[in-house]
Amino acid sequence: MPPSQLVVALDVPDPARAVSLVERLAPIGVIFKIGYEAFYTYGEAVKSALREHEVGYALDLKLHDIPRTVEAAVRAVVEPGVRLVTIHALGGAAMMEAAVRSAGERAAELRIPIPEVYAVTLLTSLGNEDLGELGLAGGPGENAIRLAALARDARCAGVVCSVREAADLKAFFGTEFGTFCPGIRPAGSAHGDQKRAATPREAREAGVDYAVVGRPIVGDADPVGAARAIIAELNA
Ligand SMILES: O=C(O)c1cc(=O)[nH]c(=O)n1[C@@H]1O[C@H](COP(=O)(O)O)[C@@H](O)[C@H]1O
Repeated sequence: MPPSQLVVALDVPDPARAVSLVERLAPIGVIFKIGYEAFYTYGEAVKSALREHEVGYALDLKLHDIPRTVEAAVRAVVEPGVRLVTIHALGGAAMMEAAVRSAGERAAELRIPIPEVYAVTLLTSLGNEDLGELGLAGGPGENAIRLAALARDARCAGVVCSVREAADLKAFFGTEFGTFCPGIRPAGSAHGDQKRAATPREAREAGVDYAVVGRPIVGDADPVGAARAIIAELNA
């Protein structure tokens, strides 16, 4: 089983800080994630730094709308360097199919590798206690499997889920079906708003493909040291 790829979430308010994180962390083999904060505040600046360092990135816009709108949005955001795009599984089968089709068509037009489309199952900030009030029966595991089945049938490359569901998803859908897992916290670090957190070691044991980490790295005074320690645990 190959080690998980560390994905650093560039969730910082300042473009200079984001660019500096790219410069310092790209050489140690991480890839990056551009989320709402970076994309809407200084998307072009950080994308250009990522292109300069020839490092791929996940574009985490969690698209969720009617199929035609999501199809057009995927078309608009696919460009060289985008390795993975996130959508919400709760947008439904037709929306996910439209996203996957659009990513393939746009990549072919641009003659670039097709970005993987990953569907968010249940946000890692949701705990058991939140599911009932959302009208969802069962626990996170059952819901993740149900949504992942829809995503797999829509030909998504994998799903965004917590480490806690990843091993079961791999057992159910096969190792080729990808897992992109945020909510990763080295032992002793603050969980903040992440209710389904897990350690890098647990991520490795579950065989996750992408281990997504933001604050424990970008909020550390020594982001390179923090990232290296997480990579060591993912590779152990
Ligand atoms: O799609 C995501 O990336 C995502 C899904 C999810 O269920 N939970 C989750 O935390 N994320 C993102 O993963 C990152 C986690 O950051 P930290 O909690 O700071 O490590 C943030 O950018 C979140 O937006």
